Amino acid sequence: MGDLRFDGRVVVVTGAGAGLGRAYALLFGSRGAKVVVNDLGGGRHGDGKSSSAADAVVEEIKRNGGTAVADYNSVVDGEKVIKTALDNFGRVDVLINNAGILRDKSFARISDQDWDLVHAVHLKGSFKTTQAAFPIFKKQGYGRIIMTSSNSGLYGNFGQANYSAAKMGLVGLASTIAIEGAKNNIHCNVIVPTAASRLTEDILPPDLYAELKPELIAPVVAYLCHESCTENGSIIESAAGWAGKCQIIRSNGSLLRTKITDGVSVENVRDKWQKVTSMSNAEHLDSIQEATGALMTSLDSLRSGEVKDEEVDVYNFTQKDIILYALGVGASLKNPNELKFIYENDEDFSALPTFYIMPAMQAMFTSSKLESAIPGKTVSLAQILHGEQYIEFLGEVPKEGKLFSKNSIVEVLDKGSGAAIVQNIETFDEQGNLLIRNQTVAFVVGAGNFGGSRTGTKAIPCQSKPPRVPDLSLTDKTTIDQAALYRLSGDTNPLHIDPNMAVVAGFKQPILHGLCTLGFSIRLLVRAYAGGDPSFVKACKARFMKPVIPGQTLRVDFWREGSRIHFETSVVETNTVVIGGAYVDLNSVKVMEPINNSVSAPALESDAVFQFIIDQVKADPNKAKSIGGVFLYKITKNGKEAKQWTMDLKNAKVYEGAPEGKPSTTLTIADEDFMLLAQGKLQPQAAFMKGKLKITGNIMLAQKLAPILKANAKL
Ligand SMILES: CCCCCCC[C@@H](O)CC(=O)SCCNC(=O)CCNC(=O)[C@H](O)C(C)(C)COP(=O)(O)OP(=O)(O)OC[C@H]1O[C@@H](n2cnc3c(N)ncnc32)[C@H](O)[C@@H]1OP(=O)(O)O
Repeated sequence: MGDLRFDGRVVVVTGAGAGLGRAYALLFGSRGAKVVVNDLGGGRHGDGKSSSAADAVVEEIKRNGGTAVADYNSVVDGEKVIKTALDNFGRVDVLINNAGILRDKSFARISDQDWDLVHAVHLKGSFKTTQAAFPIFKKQGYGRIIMTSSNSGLYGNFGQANYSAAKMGLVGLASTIAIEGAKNNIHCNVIVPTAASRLTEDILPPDLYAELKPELIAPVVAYLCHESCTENGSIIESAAGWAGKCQIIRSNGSLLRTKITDGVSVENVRDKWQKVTSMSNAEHLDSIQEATGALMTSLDSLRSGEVKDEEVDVYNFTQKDIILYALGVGASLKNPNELKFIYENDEDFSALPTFYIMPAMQAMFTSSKLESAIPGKTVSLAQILHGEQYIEFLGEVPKEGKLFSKNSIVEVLDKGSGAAIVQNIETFDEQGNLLIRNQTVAFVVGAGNFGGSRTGTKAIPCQSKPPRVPDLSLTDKTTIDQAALYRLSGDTNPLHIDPNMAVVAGFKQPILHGLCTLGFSIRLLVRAYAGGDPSFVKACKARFMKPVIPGQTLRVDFWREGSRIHFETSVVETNTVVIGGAYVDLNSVKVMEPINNSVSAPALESDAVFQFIIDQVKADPNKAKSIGGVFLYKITKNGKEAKQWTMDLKNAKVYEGAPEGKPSTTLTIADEDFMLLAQGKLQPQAAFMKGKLKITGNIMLAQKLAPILKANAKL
């Protein structure tokens, strides 16, 4: 791509005698433009007048081989400034409104004169020059205009009320000119510079001042004014060799009434205030039409009576959110089959099922319903512990985009030591299909004894674990930074990171999010019982029994009952159950399928023995691989061989029939024992311990395999 030139273009730069204006004029002059160097030659307070500043810049441009003329008019006489361009060069293509003065005073001390002068130069001056140039631009079907605003205008600045107001006025002026000029190829953009100039030399710290060279901003302005640049109506901030775009954003807001016939009371506003001001789903709107369009949509839903007391919370997410969540619940490259949760280009890239609790959490956090849920009490976040969670999938969930959630409190129970608030959250896609049902029980410590009922009907019940030793146990360690990482997925409750807040809530130190512990547990469950495929999960329920401290080791015990997997999570260091009454319902159980799907799946659905062994292989393929070997698994009936499978530990494969070649090891079990195993009346590990599950052949392999079986048997 070639250099960006301005040959044949006439550029007017106001206030070009020094600072930014001079840098613009010199740059345009060096790029082939004919430049009108406007400068009244006044001081920075708008006092005095001299022609030397503009003349010096014109001389400099000419010395460098460029073309320029000086103009000494005040920008308030904008038509005279533009006339200079027409008289000398016969046209005008680019107008840079840069001239400005300061009359800084604290608001209480601003005089009418301070106000009027600043407005006259910045706002009226930019209006007058643009007013003169605009018809010419229109006629020639080309024009580029720059308005100069300031961070003082965008954010306010002590002592600059007059200047801030004028500078923000220029943003409005530019926005409308951009709309009106667009069809004639007239672009109008705003530059928000922070530069070392006459205006700022004794205002900015010296080390910053030294880096704020106008020459570092001039190329940004020049690019905005080039014919190849399509930017229009934008606010571009630039300083110190950096540039960025600024936009005004609007919160998702909240309807303040539920029926079109209702009025709005001050209390309605108070009750919705958190939602009104929540910026979590804030968006930039491109036009006034878009802004009024959004209002019309709100009105339509009021008219059609679609708005119940439920507010709709929009959860906007990308693949990055899915990955951040997975890392927050311990997904790791340590487990090669978890790459799909943390790498967006993996062909099976997926979200862990518990990720889809996040929209519900956001809906609850942005709603103010919980605060006033207990009669006569105000609930504060510091009192809330996550009590229980349920999630159920009703449709295929997206991997990025928007999800819409409605939450409602369905029951408030008086548990004595606290109050249990049951909330249902329904999550929909953009087409309005119900995809996810969540239910959260928030346990509000110390908020009991309010005279409410202890038992209710709305909470989805927990389920007791089967009365036998677990079928499988998997462990994983949380890190000391687990909560610090997990909270980035949206639950920024300080209880999990701020030691002082933890003390206020009655804990010695910050505790882990209940949902983080749940995420760990379900991740392990998906690995062991769903072949790593999260879409197998239909529903999940769990109760948080005791807190977990980041850094503790979690052990998850599993019991399979058909397609329901009961589980219980404990902290290994303290041997304390932290999640109980929990289960996952799977669409089907994938545990019986070969790990490597290059081998066809045997129909082993009821084969408990196989499940046990495959669980071992699947739970830790690396360990299985390190044991190595190919072994045969035989079922005997009346002392004769009845069925056989091959387990290829080296390649982590399981398939029906005998292996090719000689197996290194053979496991044998009698049919009657196998039946007991299949019915769950004899535990696989117990069978091994009692010698009913025999290992012959390669004793070395058997010896290596035995500790895995035994280790599990001990738990
Ligand atoms: C806005 C969003 C909403 C949700 C936001 C969540 C925000 C997050 O940032 C917060 C968190 O993640 S907190 C961390 C995770 N949670 C925990 O650590 C809580 C662990 N549980 C406990 O400490 C106790 O069970 C405890 C303290 C909860 C209860 O213990 P006790 O007071 O000793 O109660 P107990 O005597 O055992 O039982 C009394 C009655 O309460 C019921 N109950 C007990 N634990 C419950 C629980 N976890 N959930 C729901 N109900 C529970 C009991 O069943 C009993 O009732 P009943 O007699 O009728 O059976």
